[in-house]
Amino acid sequence: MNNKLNKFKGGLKRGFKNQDDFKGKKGKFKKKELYKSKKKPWELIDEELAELQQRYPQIDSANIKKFTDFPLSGKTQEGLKGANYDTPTEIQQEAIGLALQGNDILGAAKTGSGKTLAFLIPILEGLYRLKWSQLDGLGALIISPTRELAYQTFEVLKKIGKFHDFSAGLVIGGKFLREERDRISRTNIVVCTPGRLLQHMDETVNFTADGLQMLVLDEADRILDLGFSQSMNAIITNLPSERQTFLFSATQTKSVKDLARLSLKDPMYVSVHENAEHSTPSRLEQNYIVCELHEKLSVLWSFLKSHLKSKILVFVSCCKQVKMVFETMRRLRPGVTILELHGGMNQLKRVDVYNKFCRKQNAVLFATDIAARGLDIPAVNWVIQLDCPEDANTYIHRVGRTARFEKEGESLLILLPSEERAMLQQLQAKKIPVERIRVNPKKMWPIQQKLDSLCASDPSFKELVQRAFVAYLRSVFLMGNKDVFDIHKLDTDLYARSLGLAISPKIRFLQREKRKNAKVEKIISRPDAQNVKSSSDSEDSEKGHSEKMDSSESENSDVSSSESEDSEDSDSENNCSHLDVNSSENTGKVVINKEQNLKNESEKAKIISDSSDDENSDSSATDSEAVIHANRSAETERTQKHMKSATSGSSEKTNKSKNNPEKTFNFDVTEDDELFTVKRNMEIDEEEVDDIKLTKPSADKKKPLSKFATAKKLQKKNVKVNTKVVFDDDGEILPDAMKQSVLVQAEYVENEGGINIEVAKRHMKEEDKFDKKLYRERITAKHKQERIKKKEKERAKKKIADSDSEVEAILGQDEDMGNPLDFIPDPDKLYGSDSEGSVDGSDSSGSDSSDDDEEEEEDGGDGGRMQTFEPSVKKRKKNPNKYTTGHADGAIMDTGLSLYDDEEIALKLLQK
Ligand SMILES: Nc1ncnc2c1ncn2[C@@H]1O[C@H](COP(=O)(O)OP(=O)(O)OP(=O)(O)O)[C@@H](O)[C@H]1O
Repeated sequence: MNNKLNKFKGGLKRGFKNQDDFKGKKGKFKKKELYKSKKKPWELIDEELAELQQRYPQIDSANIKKFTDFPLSGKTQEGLKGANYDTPTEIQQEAIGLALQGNDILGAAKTGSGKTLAFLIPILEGLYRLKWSQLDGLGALIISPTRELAYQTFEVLKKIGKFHDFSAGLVIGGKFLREERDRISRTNIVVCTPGRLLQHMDETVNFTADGLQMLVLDEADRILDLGFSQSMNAIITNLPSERQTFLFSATQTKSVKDLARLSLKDPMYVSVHENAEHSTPSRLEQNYIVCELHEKLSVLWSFLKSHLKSKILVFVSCCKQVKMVFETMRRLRPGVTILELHGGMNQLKRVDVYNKFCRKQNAVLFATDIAARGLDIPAVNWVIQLDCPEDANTYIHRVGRTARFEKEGESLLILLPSEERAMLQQLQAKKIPVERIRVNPKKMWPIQQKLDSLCASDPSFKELVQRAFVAYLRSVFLMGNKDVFDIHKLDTDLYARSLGLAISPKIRFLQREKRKNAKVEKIISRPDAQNVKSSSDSEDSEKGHSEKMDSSESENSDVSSSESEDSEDSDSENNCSHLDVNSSENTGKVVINKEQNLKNESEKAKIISDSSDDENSDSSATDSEAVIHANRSAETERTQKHMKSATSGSSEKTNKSKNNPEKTFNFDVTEDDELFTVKRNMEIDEEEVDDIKLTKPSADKKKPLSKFATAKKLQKKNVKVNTKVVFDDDGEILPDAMKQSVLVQAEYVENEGGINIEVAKRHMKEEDKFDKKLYRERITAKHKQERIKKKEKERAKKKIADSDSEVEAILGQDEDMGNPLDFIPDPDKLYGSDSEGSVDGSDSSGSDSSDDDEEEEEDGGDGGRMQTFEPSVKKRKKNPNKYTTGHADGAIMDTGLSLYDDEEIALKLLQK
């Protein structure tokens, strides 16, 4: 059968249009029919095209039951068949025919209703009709908001277009740019994300879109919104205006401005579900619960634990939040595969995660809105929206990841009490049926303690949580719809606690915003008559500002969230990183609710301190902030001038200003004067003091001198810098070689017209001589010093030796009577070490008690006079030479007798 099919395919390639043409009565293929055609291939193609085109005007969507009812080429038919696409969906029925007829299309249909084929089929057919080849370059462009969606579309294109001869390419960020460069100019159908396409348009030399025939914007409303506006405007300018354009989305744009940007020509608006009861798939069961912010994680955990056999997709607001929730759940080990997907991941990992989640039967994927649009992940049972979606459209796309193409699915939206009312209104307006369900408290799994211990035991985890905490709050803060997203209604402290953080991280953007609001309030409250009008004006303008702020915040939020979706540029991730830098500081505590209740007076008092900071406010301030700042800069400047004039004068003046702050600062002073003063003293004084420091002797207000200016000044005053005076031990100044060098250099400087080699040589020689002399002197002085030291040491040694013998003598004699044997030479001098043995063997005893004891032990000596002269063994050991003496000739005399005997002999000799 396969062989036959292959032959049949061959037949198709030769231009035959219908499989049945080649079958006999029994349904078998007729080989003869199949191979008998003698026509050239291009002739067959021409014939086929002519016939197809002939049928285009007669396309009636009502008559289309199967794909084969469309006038489609054999190759496309075969591709569709191979991919098991038999019956077109509603949007396909409607849109394909109109597209084949050459219309621009604005296609809208529910999620999972098959919009992808609705534009891919016309693309294949359009290029086939034009006999597009590789040499013709780019013929069709499909732009997707995310890499994953582009990848998925490319996969479908490969499936249904595999019998065509076109070249197709996936051009998305994070892939090999050089490889793409080599191929993109030869690619007929490019599926891409806006950023990467623009990069090629800018950088790839031979890539041109001049021949483009068809442009598709998948998720068109997203592609055309602010997040991509810059890239898209640039891309559109590079495209030929003569082309066919298709815009598809479940939440289609009808903005005339958008359509004008794309220069659509009489576009056909195809919205197949416009009159449907609901804008979400009918088989989707949608629920919501209301829970406090600090309960969210445990609700999620409890849900996962009770749905371990499901495939669940969990949406959160930003990538830091994904990382945190993923890491938390991973560490808690719910017993199911857990995955994460966000723009901060590299492309390979993203594709890997996407494929893994597609393959898995039971798994949980935590993702940002990069997974919200277009992704066709099979068999997702649940979509959980842990963080409230930006708007109803985002909700539709998120829940659309389940209940796709006639399948069933469920969704759960987790709302905070502050979000409930406004969000439900939005959903209702969009015909989205959601039903409230309640969490059974008995089924809740508390995780607080685990989180506490995780944060306490792992600093990196704690940091992750801190970052996520701030990132989440920032995402709420940046959301445009303040009815839904009111950060001031959140108990951030409790939320921090619930995440396991002992202290709430600092929320800088909130503090900045508060300062700004306070500043605006301060300006409005200025009472002076001249400013009555301007005050009211400024009030108006403030309203304008706040409106502007709201709108631009909303823009920002769009950008932020959209960029967070944009996997391609992953700027959102950068956004997150920005705020993380801020967020990493976790000291301080912000209790929003309390702050909200601050009295006006105290806020006013704070204004003074904050107004100075405003100028230096974060460089990452948004445009809206800049606008506000610019608009009220005149007022601010004036206020600051007042402040400076109040502080720049004498202290008396400062006191005055304190006494009459109304006059000085143009503030309404209420009964709460004390608080006002204290606050100012506490918070503005720093700046005031700075001002005073700078301005007190206002005439002396000087600029800090630059290094160059300082050097010049010193030179003028003839101060020699970098001179070193070296003193010797006696306090004498030592000549310094450096001095000589400096002098020499000075001569060089004086010698105009460059360096004179001869003079230089001479100076070098002189310097060399000087160095040598200096060296010799130092060495001589050093040697002298050493000699002196040595002598001193010897002298000291001698002294000790003398004193030693003295001590021995004294200790050995009777204190009352002098030593009767003084004439006897010192035995130390008489006996050397050699005499030791004899001494040991004699009846000697120590001279001092201790020594006596020792010797008694050793020898059991008999005491007696002789003891006195006998140095202890120790002493002998210490001074072995003391017991040796010599004759004039230097020979050592040793009688071999004891000292006593020697004495006897000596006396006898003397008597003689
Ligand atoms: N004619 C068809 N026959 C059978 N299955 C189809 C047909 N058309 C589309 N599908 C399947 O329906 C699913 C959804 O299709 P697709 O992704 O094109 O929907 P979509 O409308 O683009 O959704 P989204 O709005 O979420 O982007 C896919 O799995 C696709 O294979």
